[in-house]
Amino acid sequence: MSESVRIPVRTSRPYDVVVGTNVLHELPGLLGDGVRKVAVVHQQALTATGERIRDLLTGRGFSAYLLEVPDAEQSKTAEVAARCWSALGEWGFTRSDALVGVGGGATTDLAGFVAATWLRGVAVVQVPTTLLGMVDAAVGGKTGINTAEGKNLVGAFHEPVGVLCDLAALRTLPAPDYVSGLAEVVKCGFIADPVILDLIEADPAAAADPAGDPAGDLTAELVERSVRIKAAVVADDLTETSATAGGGIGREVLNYGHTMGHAIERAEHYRWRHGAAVSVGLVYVAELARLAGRLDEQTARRHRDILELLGLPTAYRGADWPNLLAGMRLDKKARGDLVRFVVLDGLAKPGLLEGPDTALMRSAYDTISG
Ligand SMILES: NC(=O)c1ccc[n+]([C@@H]2O[C@H](COP(=O)([O-])OP(=O)(O)OC[C@H]3O[C@@H](n4cnc5c(N)ncnc54)[C@H](O)[C@@H]3O)[C@@H](O)[C@H]2O)c1
Ligand SMILES: O=C(O)C(=O)C[C@@H](O)[C@H](O)[C@H](O)COP(=O)(O)O
Ligand SMILES: [Zn+2]
Repeated sequence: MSESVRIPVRTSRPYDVVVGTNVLHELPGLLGDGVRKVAVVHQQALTATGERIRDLLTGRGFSAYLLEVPDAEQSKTAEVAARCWSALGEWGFTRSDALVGVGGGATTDLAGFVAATWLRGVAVVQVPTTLLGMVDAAVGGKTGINTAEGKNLVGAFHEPVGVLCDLAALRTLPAPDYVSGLAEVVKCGFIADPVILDLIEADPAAAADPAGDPAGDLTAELVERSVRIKAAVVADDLTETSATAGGGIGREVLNYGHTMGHAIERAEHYRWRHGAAVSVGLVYVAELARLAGRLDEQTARRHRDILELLGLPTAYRGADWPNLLAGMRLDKKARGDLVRFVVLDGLAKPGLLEGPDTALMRSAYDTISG
């Protein structure tokens, strides 16, 4: 990919998602005017990138600090957030200062949460370095941490002031982490942009491995298409209130596959990759919709087929049904005892399935665990 593209997110506080190769130099411009101090929150695997960013910012006159956090889900805890607050306090961060989140979705979720809560909200620019972070986590302002009871149960909506997706970062990303991100890309394909599915099916090897796509065109197109879907959805319903206010499915659509996905992550104590759990969750909810008479057999089957083509899991036998059901009841879409699912009534025709029979939910579970 030669030139960078800017995808606007048109919420009430609009910002851009910049997608390109070797674009880190665009970071100071995204931080905006008036920022003096910047904390670069990064995972250990991204130390070199964090240092490059610190040096870049220092060279432009900012006071930049490195704030290393644990890897992956281990960073999404109250203890790690508290350590970050202490560091910001020690460095004297005020409301005119900012954070930069550098890493996968776990780091950008944490950095966003710390930015949302420090002094009740300071600016954050997200620099996602995983496919999943670029196409999903860093965009849209959902921030949060996990608790023992469930996934992302504590958090805030806090939009970034900019998002910088440097596709060059994907070169060092381990293959399973890259493939994990494809689950969210496939999700976007089913809920809104079937061209994504066509592109993947036409060349699954190139889609699953950026090395099989030397010019990077397929990767760039998949990233751009997914970001555009997410940008449009969050611009319409940032705080995910549309569906309960009777105004259409809104942001809940982005939770397609996540009701079971999050229950699996919880049952696995967050040792499963998010995208892998969502992959099983997509197959589960497609089967649920088919059994409920909402989705045709061919489209349901397409979920399993495309995810398997990419090497993503489509079955899960790790936890028993009561454990998974308890996890699904904690989902944020639930209302009291009512478990609610995003389902499809056809390709790119999302809807809601509210309070299905436990027997039906169990039958869908049998199709992924049998
Ligand atoms: N806020 C949202 O809207 C949203 C959306 C989707 C997912 N999420 C969250 O995102 C998280 C998953 O994100 P993820 O899949 O990016 O996982 P992750 O953040 O755990 O990162 C995966 C691994 O990749 C490593 N890594 C990251 N970038 C690298 C690079 N360029 N080179 C080498 N290694 C690198 C990390 O150290 C980590 O071990 C979950 O917590 C999920 O809940 C949030
Ligand atoms: O941005 C959203 O909205 C999403 O639902 C995107 C999901 O891919 C993401 O995993 C999100 O963090 C899940 O949110 P949650 O509200 O179910 O915790
Ligand atoms: Zn997700």
